[in-house]
Amino acid sequence: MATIKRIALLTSGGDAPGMNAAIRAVVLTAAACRIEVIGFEHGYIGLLEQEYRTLLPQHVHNIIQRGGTILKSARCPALQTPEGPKLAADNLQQLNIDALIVIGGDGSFRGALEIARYYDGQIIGVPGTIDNDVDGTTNTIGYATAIDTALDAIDKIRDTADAFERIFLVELMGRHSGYISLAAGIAGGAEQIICPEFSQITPKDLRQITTPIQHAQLLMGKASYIIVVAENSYPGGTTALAEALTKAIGIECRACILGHIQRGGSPVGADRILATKLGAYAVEALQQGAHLQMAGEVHGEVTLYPLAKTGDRTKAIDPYLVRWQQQVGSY
Ligand SMILES: Nc1ncnc2c1ncn2[C@@H]1O[C@H](COP(=O)(O)OP(=O)(O)OP(=O)(O)O)[C@@H](O)[C@H]1O
Ligand SMILES: O=P(O)(O)OC[C@H]1O[C@](O)(CO)[C@@H](O)[C@@H]1O
Repeated sequence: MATIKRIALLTSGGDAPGMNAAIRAVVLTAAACRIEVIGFEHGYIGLLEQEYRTLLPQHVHNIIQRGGTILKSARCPALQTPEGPKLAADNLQQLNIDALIVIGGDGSFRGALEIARYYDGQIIGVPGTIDNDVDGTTNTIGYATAIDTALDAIDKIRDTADAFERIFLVELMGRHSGYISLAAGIAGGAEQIICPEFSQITPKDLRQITTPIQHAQLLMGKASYIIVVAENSYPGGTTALAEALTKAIGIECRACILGHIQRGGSPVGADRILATKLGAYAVEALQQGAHLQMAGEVHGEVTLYPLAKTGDRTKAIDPYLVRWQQQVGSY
């Protein structure tokens, strides 16, 4: 059992609904174990600039339902400079921090690994990102809420698309991963889903998209038609794709870019529960000596996974749903 007296905590990268629930779980679990918690603000920026405060149970009261993160988040290019990681480690050491908990995505974990080269204490990650692109955990904190937010938007767009018998392209986030697009597209009954894991669409070959549209029109006549497009799927973006499709089929295609709406909002129950479980487990695992691990959940069980491997391979999106969507969903 490692003797941990002082833990530091930060949220980094894109904020995700449920980060506050994870902060709460860390603080309450640590308090129960008589461990002090220091919260760095604005991700790694706060760690480099020594912007921190003590977090007590009363500071995390009534935050479990709040989106965003009370610690704020940021992307921090300064950590990626040659001197950044050492300065971060020096600051942790100077404050007598025995262990650091980083809530973020695989980029944040890469940052943590850099700090670990100079830091004597323990480091553990908690996966918090809407993208669900972190290996070693079935779901990341924030993903379930992002699906529901995207789904709500798709349902609303369907209403107007249906009334006008229009074709809509709805762009969803995910950076280079199609998790949100596949899940929200399936749940929203999208006629087509375009995401990096399916196939590459090029301006020279739009037939993969236009053929199913023409087929649907033969079958159903004019009707609403929704294409969910993961961001970064087409050169020039989804608006450019809508314009190219309009030209190719002679029917106006409209683009709707959902954007950062997907990062906000009150976390759904599944995210609050996952965040509570992983935040608490991170503290317990540190006390048992865990270092350079991520606290994840696989098959409902908490698990540790090497931080260094979390971004190694692309976590595969559900092959069963991929096959169904490609063979049946766009029929
Ligand atoms: N190779 C690296 N070396 C040092 N720091 C890094 C490295 N990669 C990422 N970081 C740090 O982690 C921060 C967050 O990374 P990134 O922007 O990739 O987000 P993320 O944690 O993957 O979350 P999300 O993808 O949800 O936004 C970066 O701004 C940077 O400070
Ligand atoms: O808010 P920013 O820095 O533009 O980042 C947007 C990116 O962050 C995410 O929301 C979370 O990683 C991605 O889905 C998206 O590509």
